[in-house]
Amino acid sequence: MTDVAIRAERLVKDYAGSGPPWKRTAPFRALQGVDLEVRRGEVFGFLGPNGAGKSTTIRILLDLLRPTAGRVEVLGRTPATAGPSLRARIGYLPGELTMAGQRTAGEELAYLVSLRGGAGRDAIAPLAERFGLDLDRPIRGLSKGNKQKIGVIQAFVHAPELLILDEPTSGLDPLLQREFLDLVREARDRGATVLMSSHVLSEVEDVAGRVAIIRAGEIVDTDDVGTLRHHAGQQVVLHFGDHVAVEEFHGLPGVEDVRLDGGQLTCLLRGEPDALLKVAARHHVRGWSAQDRELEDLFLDFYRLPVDPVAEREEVAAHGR
Ligand SMILES: Nc1ncnc2c1ncn2[C@@H]1O[C@H](COP(=O)(O)OP(=O)(O)OP(=O)(O)O)[C@@H](O)[C@H]1O
Repeated sequence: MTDVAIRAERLVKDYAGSGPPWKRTAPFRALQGVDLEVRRGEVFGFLGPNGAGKSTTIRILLDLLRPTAGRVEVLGRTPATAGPSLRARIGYLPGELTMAGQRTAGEELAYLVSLRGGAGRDAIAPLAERFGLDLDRPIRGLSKGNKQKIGVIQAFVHAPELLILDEPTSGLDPLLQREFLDLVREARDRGATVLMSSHVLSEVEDVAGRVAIIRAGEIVDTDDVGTLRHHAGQQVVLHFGDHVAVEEFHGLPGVEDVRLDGGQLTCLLRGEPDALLKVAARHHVRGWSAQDRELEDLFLDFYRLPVDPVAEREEVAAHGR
């Protein structure tokens, strides 16, 4: 058995334009060669801003969409040919749930479980209890959060080998988010693999071992959370009692984003402070502080690089891809 649960290689997905001729959307390349490798037994965070391509990638993994180019392997099988036997080993929570409104929550869960041959039927009630979901209520009147509980329960109920969860915490209040993360940890502890997408790092930070960051259809970074934290660096502030020129601090190794305001210098430090401190020590240093940056700040660095989706759409249209 291979130790890789999910492997995607050079995935490309083009969406054709849609709609009537007078308001037809242009063709669009949503994935531009995505590589992803999720190891068996790990919790893997799939992070990116809205529209980055997370759902498109996930839907390809489940063969709900076919890629324009590239290869996918899930639990050692090719989703496009493996059929229901592969689906039965996966718990999938879609980003957008569609459920029949006339059923009760309990009937819907029983129905979803029956589609997979009934595995996990007995776990419905305890999970509903844990998430405070009333199984007798019709879906029609349920809030977004209650519908999301149904989605979470149906994904976990049959204790699958692999969980693929698209924005799982959306709509859940903080208490239920915590309950959900406990469920993820329990799945990991019994050896399951979890891929979960989010646009907020803090949602996956505590459970994920590794994360991949996708932006505009490209993976821009894959790393373990500990390394990411290290890369996040420190925000350094130095107060000088004499005149300093900002240029003295430009180009120092590991020092970025240098700003001088009066006698106060701020910068981002990644790595050793040696070079920075040696330049600072030529002056009268009245005070200093160095604060670890939040991982969220690093994450935002990746987001900040401007992307113009309209220009990209036009380019795809122009090249007829
Ligand atoms: N059927 C479609 N036709 C055309 N474009 C699409 C289609 N589905 C998605 N897109 C576009 O592809 C890009 C990627 O969408 P996708 O839903 O995969 O992103 P995402 O990262 O999951 O974002 P979100 O968090 O908003 O769901 C977006 O720009 C989206 O508008």
